[in-house]
Amino acid sequence: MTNPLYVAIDTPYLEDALELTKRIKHHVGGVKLGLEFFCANGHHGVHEVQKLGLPIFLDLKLHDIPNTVAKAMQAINTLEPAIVTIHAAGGRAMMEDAKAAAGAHTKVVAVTVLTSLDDHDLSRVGVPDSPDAQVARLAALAQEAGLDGIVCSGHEVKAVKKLWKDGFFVVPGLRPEGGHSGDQKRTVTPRQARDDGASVLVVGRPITKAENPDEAARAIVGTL
Ligand SMILES: O=C(O)c1cc(=O)[nH]c(=O)n1[C@@H]1O[C@H](COP(=O)(O)O)[C@@H](O)[C@H]1O
Repeated sequence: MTNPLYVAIDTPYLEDALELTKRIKHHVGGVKLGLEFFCANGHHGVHEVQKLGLPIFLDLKLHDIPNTVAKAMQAINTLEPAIVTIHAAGGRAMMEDAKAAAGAHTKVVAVTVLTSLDDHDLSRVGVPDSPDAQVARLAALAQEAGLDGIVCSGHEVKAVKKLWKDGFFVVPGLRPEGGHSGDQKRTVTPRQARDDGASVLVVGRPITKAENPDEAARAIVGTL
């Protein structure tokens, strides 16, 4: 079984990202590089981390008109990321064009409702539904658009997997038992997300801010 744990390396410093990746590389299935890292280090930074041999999840959360997102996708194809994120709220045409522009070996997944949002936050941006209903709606749209899967919280993954059996489900907002949730509002444990059907488990600060990141990663994998 491949290791589903991807560590979110959220730092603008290339040296720190390389150091951390070297420490945890034997305990994780891949690394997720996000906006903070990409804005600071661009293609060069991604190539440097890639040299350490782990699959790269490029979390850029693209969200714009279809043409712009498709062109951005083409511009990262040379990096051959294993996974790339776009926002489902960009709509069906944007998702279709993003998938069409992506490399054949890249999984394109749509972020549905950020794990940092709850019912109240959704209502403030004009979505009267619960996170469960909104995730189900956007998952159906992503499936129609031909994407590989979605990003959702561990609260929704079980229900969505029933409707999209071969979908690829990325679940962040994970906290080990008793872990500090910080800005995350819809959290579950890595084990719960795994049992409910997550394909990839994204964990950031519980590993990256741990005194001993390799031990923290190993401990999480031990619970799966
Ligand atoms: O797309 C994501 O990866 C993502 C979506 C989401 O809804 N929530 C979410 O936390 N993430 C990312 O997952 C990581 C979670 O980090 P930690 O909260 O430190 O474990 C961050 O890099 C976020 O950008």
